[in-house]
Amino acid sequence: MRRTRVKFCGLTRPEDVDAAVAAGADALGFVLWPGSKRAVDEARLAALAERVPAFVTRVGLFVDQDPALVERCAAHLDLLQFHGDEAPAECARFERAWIKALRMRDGLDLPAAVDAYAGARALLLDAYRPGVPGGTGATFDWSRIPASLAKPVILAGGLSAANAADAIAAVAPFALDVSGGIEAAPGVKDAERMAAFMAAVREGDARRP
Ligand SMILES: O=C(O)c1ccccc1N[C@@H]1O[C@H](COP(=O)(O)O)[C@@H](O)[C@H]1O
Repeated sequence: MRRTRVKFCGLTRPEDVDAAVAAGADALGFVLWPGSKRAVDEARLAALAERVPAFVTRVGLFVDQDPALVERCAAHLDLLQFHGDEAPAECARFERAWIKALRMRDGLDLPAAVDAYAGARALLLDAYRPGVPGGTGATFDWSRIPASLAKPVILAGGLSAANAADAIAAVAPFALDVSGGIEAAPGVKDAERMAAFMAAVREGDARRP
């Protein structure tokens, strides 16, 4: 059986990091963009990242930010997630693996984006809402994702325990990325919702042919 990887994003509290690890998340995301309700500063990032055990990936999320900040944060991270309009060269300038988030606005040419972001370890596909870089809680039309793309796909946008299995059936992504769907309030994760999300992913995986 193929196992869909899971990233829980927007962690701000030590107890949520511990609960996410206990739930079985493969990756934990920390939002360094100050415009987010889930933003953490460098000191909090360092404290949270220190709690993460080996074999769980620490991901830093940035939105068109100062390279000097990214560089400093990278010391606490395994993977960089660029969620703004960063050009490929801007993503690749750090000595860290990186992924690029693409918001599924009308007319987005995914195969062309795969070529443009050739150095990315995966592409994260999220809903498009004008003026909001991400974390909207909105889904998008999953049928817009081609059946085969020359990059691993991380599906994001409005996921929760209620639709995770359907998302796996529809897209067969490499991974799912969820933030709002596992929260009790913005930036406050909920252990039961995290566990329910993981159970839904396992159910989706079990249903796969
Ligand atoms: O979470 C945020 O506040 C955020 C801010 C700016 C860019 C991205 C952000 N989060 C990412 O958005 C997607 C979808 O989130 P949701 O599940 O719909 O709430 C996810 O990749 C988050 O990592």
